[in-house]
Amino acid sequence: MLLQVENVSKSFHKGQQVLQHVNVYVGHGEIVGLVGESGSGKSTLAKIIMQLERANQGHIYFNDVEITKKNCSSFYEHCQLIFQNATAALNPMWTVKESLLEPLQYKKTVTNNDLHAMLDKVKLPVAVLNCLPNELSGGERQRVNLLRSLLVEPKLLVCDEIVSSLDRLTQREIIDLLITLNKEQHMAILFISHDLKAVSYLCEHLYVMKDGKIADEGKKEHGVFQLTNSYAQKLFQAMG
Ligand SMILES: Nc1ncnc2c1ncn2[C@@H]1O[C@H](COP(=O)(O)OP(=O)(O)OP(=O)(O)O)[C@@H](O)[C@H]1O
Repeated sequence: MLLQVENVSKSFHKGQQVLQHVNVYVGHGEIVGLVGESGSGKSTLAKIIMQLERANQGHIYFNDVEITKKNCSSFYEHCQLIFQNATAALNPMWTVKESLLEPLQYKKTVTNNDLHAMLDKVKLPVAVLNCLPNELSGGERQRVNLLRSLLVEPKLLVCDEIVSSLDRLTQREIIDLLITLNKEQHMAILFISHDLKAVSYLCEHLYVMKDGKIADEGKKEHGVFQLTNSYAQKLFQAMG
C-alpha cells in the first residue's frame, strides 16, 4: 500500500469532532476519490496527510513508513499536494519559470529542454515561462501549479478541489491530463472533490465522507461505484 490513513481523528475545539476514526488507503498507481459535502472534513484530512495539521489520534503511513514532522521533508519528495486556489499557491512576484524551478533548486538540474517538454505535457506554451501569475488565466495557473508538483516526480499527488473553480472544458482537460500522468508515470492520485461527475469519470475507487466519518467506500464496476450506504447511494442517484 502506498498511503495508509489509519484511524485518524481530529477536533479543533472541544466537542467538535471534524474527523472520526478515518481510514483511507491508496495503492501504488491507484486513482482514489474522496467526496463529501462542504464541511465534511475533506480538506482537514488532506492537511493531516501532508503534516500541515496534527491529528489528535491516528497515523499516516507512506510505503509502510509512518510520516511524522521529523521525516516529512523526504515524504514531500514523493507526495505533493495541490489545492483549489492556484493563485495563492504561486508567488505573485515570481515568473512562471522561477516558480517552477524553485522546488527543484537543491535536487536536480532541469534543462530548458526538460522544462519545454513538461510544458508541452501540460499543454502550456513556452511563452508562459516569462509571465507573472496575474498574466495567466485560472486554467493556466492551475496547470502551472500542477506542473510545479509534477517536476518533483511524485509517487502520489493529493488534489484538493483542484478543478472546482474552472469551466467544464478546462476541468475535463486537467482531469484527462491526470489520467495520462497516472498511466505514463504510474503516479497515484487522491482526488478530493465534491464534483461527483468528475470523480466518477476519473476515479476507480471512492470514499464517501459524511460528518467527519467515512460513510462508505467502493470500487467502480462497469462505470458505477458499488456503494451500499444509503446516504452514499442517494448522493449518486441525485447526480442522475
Ligand atoms: N483551522 C481550523 N480551525 C477551526 N475549525 C476548522 C479549521 N479548519 C477546518 N475547520 C472546521 O472543520 C470542519 C471541516 O472543514 P474542512 O475544510 O475539512 O471541510 P471540507 O469537507 O474540506 O469542506 P469544503 O468542501 O467546503 O472545502 C468545518 O466545520 C470547519 O469549519
